[in-house]
Amino acid sequence: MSRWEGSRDFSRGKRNDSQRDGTSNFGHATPARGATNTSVFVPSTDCGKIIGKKGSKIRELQDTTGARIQVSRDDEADGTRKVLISGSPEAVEEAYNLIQRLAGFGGSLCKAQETDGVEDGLWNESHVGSVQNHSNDDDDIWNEAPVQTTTFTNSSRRHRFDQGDGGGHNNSGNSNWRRDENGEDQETDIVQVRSIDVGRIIGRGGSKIRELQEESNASIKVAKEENESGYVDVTISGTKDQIRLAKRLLFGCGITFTGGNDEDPEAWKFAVRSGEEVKPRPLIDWQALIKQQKEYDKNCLAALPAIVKEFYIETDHIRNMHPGEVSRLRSQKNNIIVDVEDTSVKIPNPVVTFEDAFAHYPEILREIEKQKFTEPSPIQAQAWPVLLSGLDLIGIAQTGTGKTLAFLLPALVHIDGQSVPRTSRTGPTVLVLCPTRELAQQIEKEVNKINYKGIKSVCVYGGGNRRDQIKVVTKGVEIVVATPGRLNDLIMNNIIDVKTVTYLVLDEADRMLDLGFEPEIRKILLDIRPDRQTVMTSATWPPDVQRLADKYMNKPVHVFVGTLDLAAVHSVTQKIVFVAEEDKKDKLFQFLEDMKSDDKVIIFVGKKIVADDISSDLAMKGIECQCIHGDREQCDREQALDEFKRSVVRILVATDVASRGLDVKDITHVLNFDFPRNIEEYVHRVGRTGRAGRCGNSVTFMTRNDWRSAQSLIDIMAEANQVVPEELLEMAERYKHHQEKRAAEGYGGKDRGRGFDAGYSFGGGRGRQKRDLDSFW
Ligand SMILES: Nc1ncnc2c1ncn2[C@@H]1O[C@H](COP(=O)(O)OP(=O)(O)OP(=O)(O)O)[C@@H](O)[C@H]1O
Repeated sequence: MSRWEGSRDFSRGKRNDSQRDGTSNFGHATPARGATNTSVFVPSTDCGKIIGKKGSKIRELQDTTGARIQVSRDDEADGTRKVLISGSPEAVEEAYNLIQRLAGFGGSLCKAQETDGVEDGLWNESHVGSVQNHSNDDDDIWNEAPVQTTTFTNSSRRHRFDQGDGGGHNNSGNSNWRRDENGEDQETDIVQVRSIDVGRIIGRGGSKIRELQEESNASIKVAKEENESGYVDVTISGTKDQIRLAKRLLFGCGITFTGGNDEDPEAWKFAVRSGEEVKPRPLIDWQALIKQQKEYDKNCLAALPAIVKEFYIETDHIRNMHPGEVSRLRSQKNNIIVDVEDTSVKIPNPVVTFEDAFAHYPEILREIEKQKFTEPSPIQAQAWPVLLSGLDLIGIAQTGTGKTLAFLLPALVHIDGQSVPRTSRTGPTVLVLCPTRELAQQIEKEVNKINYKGIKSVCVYGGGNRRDQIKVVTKGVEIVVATPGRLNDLIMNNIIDVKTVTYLVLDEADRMLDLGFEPEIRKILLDIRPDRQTVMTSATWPPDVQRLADKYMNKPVHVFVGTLDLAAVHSVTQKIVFVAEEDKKDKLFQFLEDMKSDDKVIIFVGKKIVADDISSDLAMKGIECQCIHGDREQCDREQALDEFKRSVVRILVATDVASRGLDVKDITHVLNFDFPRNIEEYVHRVGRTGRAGRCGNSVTFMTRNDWRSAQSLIDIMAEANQVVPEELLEMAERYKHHQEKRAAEGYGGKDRGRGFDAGYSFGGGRGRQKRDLDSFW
């Protein structure tokens, strides 16, 4: 028996179960003519990736694509589950691609079938209507999120009614009747409704039609096709009274219809049921409302001062560079790859010197000089001309390669160059969103290092003193560096007005999504004017961030430095140590004993409790260390980091709250005591050393439970020209065989033992990881 996750039975008790089982449960497709159904099979253990927490993912997929997506509740014999995607061919294709891009599926999806039209479906089980902001927390209806408003096309095809009605009466006639088990005459009446009203009859997830059926006790079915006049047949079956009641109820919902068996159609319209007059509700013209909203947004935007974005004055020698020279320069600069989807966007040439970018901003040049940098880093060389030209930018470059200044210096120029005087602005001009408190603080420090025209900033993060932050904000700042949670809090309390933001940075966006902050980010982005300049930076570029970028950026220029694949910084020597779980601590102590006096190490662990445990073990041994994780008080975390930075202690034990962005220059070693939960985090952890052109070392403990990660680790090590240990190769090989064996035994899904998949996983992998979340609030 095949059941669909979240699908509901909207029919009344009279339905024929045997007909529904296994076949007609597919009936939830978008009922537009030319609609397509595609079934794909995914490992049942991976269904969570598609569904997401409480259906959040599937809702989002549906919202994004307009397709309807259903996941079967039942496993196929090979351990897979069927996922039915229905909708317009474009929507289905997009949904299919997105599902495929979801971590772990990497092309392994099996596309089973594509059929035109609606498969075995009942409209009264489909989702029509354009209900937005679906916020149902009911676990059971996660895949009943609405799809786009259904549009009907003219069709001369006969109407089909796919669901049998137990009694086997003929639906096609207007006056068929039979007798039910109580001896009452059963009739069938067919009325015609306007196709635009179909969604309102059915309701979200069939809720309305179910309600109508329950109240009237009649069976109500909506045809799939409209007739040539744009009307759709609605078949109502039951006793005379039930049918009349059903019609009254329909009318009460504001649905007007024609046809039917009533001798006097007006008779029922104003009939009173239980002494209560049933009045039609006013119709909501959604199209008009949407148009109105668009108009309103346009007017709002027109009322705002225009954003000045172009500040770049290209020097002659950069402008006149021969294309060959540009290519050579890009490949010299650690292989800069530039790309833009819209070919009308002209990508400026990379700069060679700081003067090339900032000759017209001498104060900035002076600040750079103070920091004693000799030349722009590769990401800076390409990002500065792009950003100073007012273009959106996606900057992906390895850890520790100067991404902060890449977005920051153009931001300073942007702030100063706006037409509205700084003193007259009611909110910040630049917003930098980042995932962790530590990263936010660090970016703010970078901002404060550069003294440019008195531009002020504030760091807004949970755990910090809210009142102090508010005080600074209300005094007026040009730059807000924030974590999403606290920022939302301040926006909602009207303390920060982000409507004035014209330059937005999403730093380490993948980590923010990873930690589930997409809703906050989306909410914040809604408040920021859409014609802003947007920058996204990270060292890794997983599909989820790509999706966010597609939605919220305007023709962004992609600047990748190094490789498009996930890659660790090349200045770090990566070493793998194979160890049994129970021997890890001994190995760690041995490592620490061998440390030289000027070595500095950050030890990454998977859990807060392990961080505490190791710290106290070290303290017992008289080894000084500091510890940072989400359960520690903010002041303790700040003190820990500060002591580590100042080398008061040379050992920092940390969870992944410290894996991103932390810039402590003299870290010589990263020790991965626990293998990270996803491979991006490995790259970021390793990148805490070997920064800004220095060399570093990483040591990673691997246990047999980490075998899933072996292949992705091999790829990263090979890319960075590291010696890949034989044992790691064997481990990867063993895992591959294990998977093949499982597949042959009929366990189609991936093994979900401990460890994580190399891909971007949402189910058993990082999506459900026990997150060290409090650092984000
Ligand atoms: N042009 C430059 N030359 C030398 N050092 C630089 C240059 N630009 C920035 N730096 C320094 O490099 C270090 C790392 O920079 P930053 O923190 O911006 O790296 P990142 O690319 O953001 O790394 P991560 O991905 O880990 O966050 C900082 O200490 C910064 O001061």
